[in-house]
Amino acid sequence: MATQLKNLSDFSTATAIPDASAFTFGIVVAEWNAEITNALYQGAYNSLIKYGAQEDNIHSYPVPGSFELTTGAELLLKTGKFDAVICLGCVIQGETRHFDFICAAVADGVTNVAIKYSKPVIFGVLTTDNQQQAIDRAGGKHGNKGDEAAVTAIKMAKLAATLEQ
Ligand SMILES: Nc1c(NC[C@H](O)[C@H](O)[C@H](O)CO)[nH]c(=O)[nH]c1=O
Ligand SMILES: CC(=O)[C@@H](O)COP(=O)(O)O
Repeated sequence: MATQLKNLSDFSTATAIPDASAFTFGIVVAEWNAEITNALYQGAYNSLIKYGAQEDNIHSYPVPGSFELTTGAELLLKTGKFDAVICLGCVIQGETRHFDFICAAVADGVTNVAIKYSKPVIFGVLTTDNQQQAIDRAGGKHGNKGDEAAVTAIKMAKLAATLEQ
């Protein structure tokens, strides 16, 4: 379903959202397009708190760009201190094919880190044609992808904890 057909912040039809109080979250935030990624971060942080996460269990780290999100996730999970890592970024198409390489590298990279550590790494990265599409998905008319990333992190952390028992 395309984002334009759903709201990224509407969980009314989704499965129940578990209590997040027992989990520790890392959030890695790309500094490129900071006005967008800061909005994504705010959405993610507020959603984690809304669903029970403790402030002291949310740890956030900036990285220069979305390409560095993979390394950020690796460095966090290597510590063994996190139940899930949320990666937030915004990649906007420019004049060249650089967009394609970054998007593919980050998607593949965070997937591989999640598998390596058997821990949820959430792809909270906007990959848009233009600035307006990003604004619409960072607290605009289509909701906030940070909200979606946070709820996904909670659900996956719960799943991992349940299966590890
Ligand atoms: N153009 C965008 C970038 N580019 C920077 C890369 O992510 C990376 O930091 C650089 O290539 C050095 O390794 N990053 C974004 O997050 N968004 C963009 O639109
Ligand atoms: C995604 C990018 O790296 C891109 O915004 C950079 O712009 P350009 O492709 O015009 O160099």
